[in-house]
Amino acid sequence: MSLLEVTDLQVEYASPRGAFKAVDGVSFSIERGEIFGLAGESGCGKSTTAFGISRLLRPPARLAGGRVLFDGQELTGMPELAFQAFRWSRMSVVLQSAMNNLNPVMRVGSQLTDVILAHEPGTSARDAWSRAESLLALVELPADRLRSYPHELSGGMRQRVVIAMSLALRPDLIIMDEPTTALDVVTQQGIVRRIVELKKELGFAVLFITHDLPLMLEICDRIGIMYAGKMAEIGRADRLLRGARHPYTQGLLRAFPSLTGPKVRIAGIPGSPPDLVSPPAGCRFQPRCAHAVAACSAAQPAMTAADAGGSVACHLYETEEAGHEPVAASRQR
Ligand SMILES: Nc1ncnc2c1ncn2[C@@H]1O[C@H](COP(=O)(O)OP(=O)(O)OP(=O)(O)O)[C@@H](O)[C@H]1O
Repeated sequence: MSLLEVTDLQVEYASPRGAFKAVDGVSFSIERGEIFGLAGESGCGKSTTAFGISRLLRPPARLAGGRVLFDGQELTGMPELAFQAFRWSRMSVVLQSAMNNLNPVMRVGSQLTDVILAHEPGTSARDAWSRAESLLALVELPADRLRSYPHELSGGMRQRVVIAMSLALRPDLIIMDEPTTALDVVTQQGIVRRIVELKKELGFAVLFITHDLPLMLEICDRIGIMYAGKMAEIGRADRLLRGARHPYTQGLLRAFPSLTGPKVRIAGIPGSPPDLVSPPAGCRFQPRCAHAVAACSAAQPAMTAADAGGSVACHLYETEEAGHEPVAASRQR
């Protein structure tokens, strides 16, 4: 059994032009100790997926369907009180803006001990404080920072505090949505390196969302590529690098420069994502796809299993047997 199983997740936003599904039938799973990345252009539904899983959706968003199983337990229908106990202890969330959401008038130590005492009321204040010290050590901050107020810390330090907080109750899964985007590149690298080390030491799994595809390819075990509210492809990071299947994934990968490979002109993906209020018929990527065939505008492609444990939603592969050379990839060479 996977740690997290998301099946046919659907999230709808109400808008003046009519309701639209920002997440439309997304399915994937995350194994214990795995880093699973969600990638795709801005607005494709990555954050909405994360919010749907962690029940952080607020109007005008609403969960319109699907199931989220965590360690076999259904999360979508879990009563709010039970879910509150569950959040932090089994699954925690680190958002891009989280470092700005620390309480400005409370010392860092009190905020960390609050999380521990709220979920483990039997813990003594002294024990909670010493656990808070260990948590700061985990994110490589000195213990005396527990006495600091958030404004006395740099952005990178505040984000480390938030990560320490997310680890406080040793969850099995941490959802990280752009956890380092607001920070400079060097600070980002330090924090990401520490997240990966901690994952190895403590064994938690991560749902990792970032626009930084090269970083994602480096640290994630598997990656799900989303397009216009749907999952286009899921594959092992190394497999995607060697030969992504979906024409959209191929385009996304071509949009990033390689530090080590030969100098090539960066190619974008022509066109722009569809209006989700009235998406195109068939495959949502079809109007931008150089490989589109008649079937692509007739019906939405289903997610089908491919080799190396991956899966792809593309008509070009429906007649292929798993293990065959990717059609679209071979055509473009
Ligand atoms: N509060 C909201 N009200 C209405 N529409 C929203 C709201 N939040 C997000 N959306 C829409 O939902 C879709 C998915 O947005 P979401 O933020 O999940 O995408 P994303 O892939 O995380 O984007 P980014 O990478 O820019 O964070 C987009 O079309 C966005 O405009």
